[in-house]
Amino acid sequence: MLNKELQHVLTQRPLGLVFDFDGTLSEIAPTPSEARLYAGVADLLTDLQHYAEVAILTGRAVADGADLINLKGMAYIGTHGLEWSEDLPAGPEHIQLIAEAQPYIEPGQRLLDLVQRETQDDPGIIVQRKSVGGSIHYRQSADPIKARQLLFDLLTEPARQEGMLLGEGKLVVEVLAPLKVNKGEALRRFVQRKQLRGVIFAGDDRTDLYAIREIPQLRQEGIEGHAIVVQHADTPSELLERADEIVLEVHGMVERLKEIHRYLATMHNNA
Ligand SMILES: O=P(O)(O)OC[C@H]1O[C@H](O[C@H]2O[C@H](CO)[C@@H](O)[C@H](O)[C@H]2O)[C@H](O)[C@@H](O)[C@@H]1O
Repeated sequence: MLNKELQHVLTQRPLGLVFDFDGTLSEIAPTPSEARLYAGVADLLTDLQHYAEVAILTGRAVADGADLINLKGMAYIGTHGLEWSEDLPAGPEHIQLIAEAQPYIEPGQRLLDLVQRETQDDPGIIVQRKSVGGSIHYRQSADPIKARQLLFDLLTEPARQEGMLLGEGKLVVEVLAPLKVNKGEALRRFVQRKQLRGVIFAGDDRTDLYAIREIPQLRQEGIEGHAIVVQHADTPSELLERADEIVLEVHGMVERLKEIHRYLATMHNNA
């Protein structure tokens, strides 16, 4: 059953539905390339586009996320808000990197080159390159605590010299551009671009906190918003504290998505 607040947001037009991918619409997988949309989600996302502007807002590169999701019509916002596409899967020429990010392409590459060189004998470390920076995964490492420390020891000083930032997600170290653009700013830009009157965001990881924090700010500006947090065993407590609603694991999110879809379809049929 959808609560009254969520129902109210769903009556706004234009309405935006914005979803994180890993851990929200896809179970966390052993390696990034093994992640898949949860069963039934592709059909739901396709049909939800009849009622709302639908976007994926992910830490992955757009091309990577769009390849895994493979649905047309939606917006894909990748690399934590630095890359945009509203015409995928149609080819990489449709992916736009925001202008502020351009100067950080090469510094990011140099840092990932360094990691690749220094960890080439460790099959437990996966380097995932993005248009700017990238992710270094240590989920497959025999000793994840040691691997994390090794990565920070290796990268902290070079990142400082390159003027780049280090961040963290689930068993991953992120090499990031030092920009104000994050998932919160990206959510705001999506709302503005589509002139939304209501927006729902769902996410599960610490980078999603930026978007979750943006919801009350948008509300103050007259845009109705609702933040759904997908709770896993490792969900940071700050996300849970700031959620308008908590769902359990990806299957809980998918059940909520089905209810949202039913509600919007019924409203549409009764209009
Ligand atoms: O914002 P997101 O879409 O949640 O992206 C955050 C990172 O997600 C991916 O890594 C995570 O999911 C992998 C697959 O389930 C998992 O193997 C890994 O341990 C997780 O950290 C993605 O690969 C990264 O690029 C994203 O930054």
